[in-house]
Amino acid sequence: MIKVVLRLKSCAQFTHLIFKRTETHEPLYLVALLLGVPAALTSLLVPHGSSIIVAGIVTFLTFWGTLGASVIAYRLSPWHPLAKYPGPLACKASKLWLAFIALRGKQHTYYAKLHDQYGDVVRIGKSPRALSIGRTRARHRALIYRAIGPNELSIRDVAAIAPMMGPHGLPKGPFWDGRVPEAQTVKPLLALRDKTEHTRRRRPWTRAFSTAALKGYEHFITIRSVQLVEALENQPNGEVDFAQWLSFFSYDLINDLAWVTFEILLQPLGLKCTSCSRFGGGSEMIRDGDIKGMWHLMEASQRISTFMSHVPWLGALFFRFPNVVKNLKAFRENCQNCAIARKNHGSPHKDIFHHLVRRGHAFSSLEEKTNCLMHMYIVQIDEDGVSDTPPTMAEIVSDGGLAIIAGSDTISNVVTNLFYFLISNPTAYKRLQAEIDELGDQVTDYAKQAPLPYLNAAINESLRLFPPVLSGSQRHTDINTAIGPYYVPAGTSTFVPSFSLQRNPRYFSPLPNTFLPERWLPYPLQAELEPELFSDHENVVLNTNAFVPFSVGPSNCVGKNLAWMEMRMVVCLLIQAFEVRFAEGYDTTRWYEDMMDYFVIVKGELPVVLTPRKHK
Ligand code: HEM
Repeated sequence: MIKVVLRLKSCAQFTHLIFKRTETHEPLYLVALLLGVPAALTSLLVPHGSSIIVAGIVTFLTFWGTLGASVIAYRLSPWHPLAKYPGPLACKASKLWLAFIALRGKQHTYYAKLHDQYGDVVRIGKSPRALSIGRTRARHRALIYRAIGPNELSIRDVAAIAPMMGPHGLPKGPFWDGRVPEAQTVKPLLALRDKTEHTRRRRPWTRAFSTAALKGYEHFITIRSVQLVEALENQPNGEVDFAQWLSFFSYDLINDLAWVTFEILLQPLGLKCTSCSRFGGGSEMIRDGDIKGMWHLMEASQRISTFMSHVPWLGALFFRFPNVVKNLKAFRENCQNCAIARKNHGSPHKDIFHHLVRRGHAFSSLEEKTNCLMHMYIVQIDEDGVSDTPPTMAEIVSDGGLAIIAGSDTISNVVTNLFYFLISNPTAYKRLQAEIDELGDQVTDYAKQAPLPYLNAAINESLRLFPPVLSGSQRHTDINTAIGPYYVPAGTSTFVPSFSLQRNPRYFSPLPNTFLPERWLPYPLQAELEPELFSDHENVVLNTNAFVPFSVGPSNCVGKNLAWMEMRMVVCLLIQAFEVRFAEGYDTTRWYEDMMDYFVIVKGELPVVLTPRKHK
């Protein structure tokens, strides 16, 4: 009997070796290894007098128990490649731990606590490495995940930023595989792990945010910002959930910019339609509210996506159960419909879609030949050697969905956070108001807004304290490498936790956790405004290299300049139009408690009272 049990244990340990070598999460292999092997072994116990049921129970429990213990023992052992890096036992043992923390939306504060406890580098968990097995299968759905135990590091050190994300940095990590269904062969730009493919797909995005293209978007930004102010002026008692209205604003605007639909043909430029007040972007939340529940869908879809990002193998399973990912699927379907509508209707304006579908001159001639973007295919080699392949409809749809998430939620978060801080800091509020008031009638002039020092400082400070991507963007190395001063073995994923980094006193002092726009102003102006804090210039630290809300390098935020235009415009108009204060009885600590990190921020309510200003 003892011999049989020992044999069971050996088989379990051998199975661990197979997992360690291949770490497959293909359902078929999983069934074979986790169910097939112990089922076959059950027969060993039966001759020793056990009934088949008892033999089965004993075999399965012994097998799984030994396998689990063997896996965990290895991950906690000094032989693990990341053994020298500290971290909590739960994280070292399994990535599931972090996945559950992520589900609660508190990754950012959890990482901050870990860094305070363990230092700049923390081993936080296991991250499977996607290993494609042959091009054809890889293009469809066969990804096999392989991992060498818990192998993810959070690095809160400015020295890691350039080697990880700079021009010669690392490709994206497996975090992105979990967010996108395996079956979805065309991933959005943000989730592309192949650097060459990323460069190819990024090109039209760069065009979409060129200086000329941005000029063309100004008009939409102004219209939506004015519409927001007008809508807020009409709210009874001026009591509103500011967070919700700013979400409506950013969602309507990015829809306008992403795919300006047919209706806009009827609108004279710069004017809204007097009969239906439609601006034409396909979303009218400022006017109608979130009647289609799109904002809700977008936020709900992020929660499960974040969970799956940490455990991509579970994500692959979840996508087989439509109910689990129904919000995610519904949101993607909506984006798909918008993209198809935009393609069919066309647009007289150069919206983001226009730039995404345009690939040099080849595209227009192809468009004449065929109506099906899916089947267009032509390859040109550009001067930098990367083939410029016209996009398929699937790529456009995928990137269109990305534009909506990346371009709406981020903006509304920065601006809502900014107002939260301003209302909490009356001095900063007055300083900003005074600066904006000086613009007078020219408040909608982009050229006048751009150089305003206090406005830029206040937005920077909001971006510093709550970067919209709170926990950074994961990278991965398949070779042994050095990330700044840290040796990182092959098969490790890494990221810089922006929230903790940007609140680190080594990089931002004094008062790194306090909203202090003056830290961004030049000396001696900052000392004149806040002598107690900034007179001792020697002790003031502002390390702009540690300020990475838009990330850095070839995968950084391509929409950064657009974001700045939007944020400046809507802040200027709102500050000029209203006095804003918290609603009676609002508990300001709720703002922190309600804020969730689901890769993008999901925020709570911000109830405020808006009083129209008489003397603007
Ligand atoms: C304050 C506003 C914004 C912030 C803080 C922000 C931040 C970020 C961050 C951190 C990334 C990830 C970069 C990386 O993986 O290294 C990103 C990517 C991206 N963002 Fe933004 N973003 C903002 C607004 C926008 C807007 C308005 C758009 C317009 C559609 C946009 C489009 C994108 C796109 C397309 C990517 C993927 C870039 C790539 O993978 O090459 N973002 N953004």
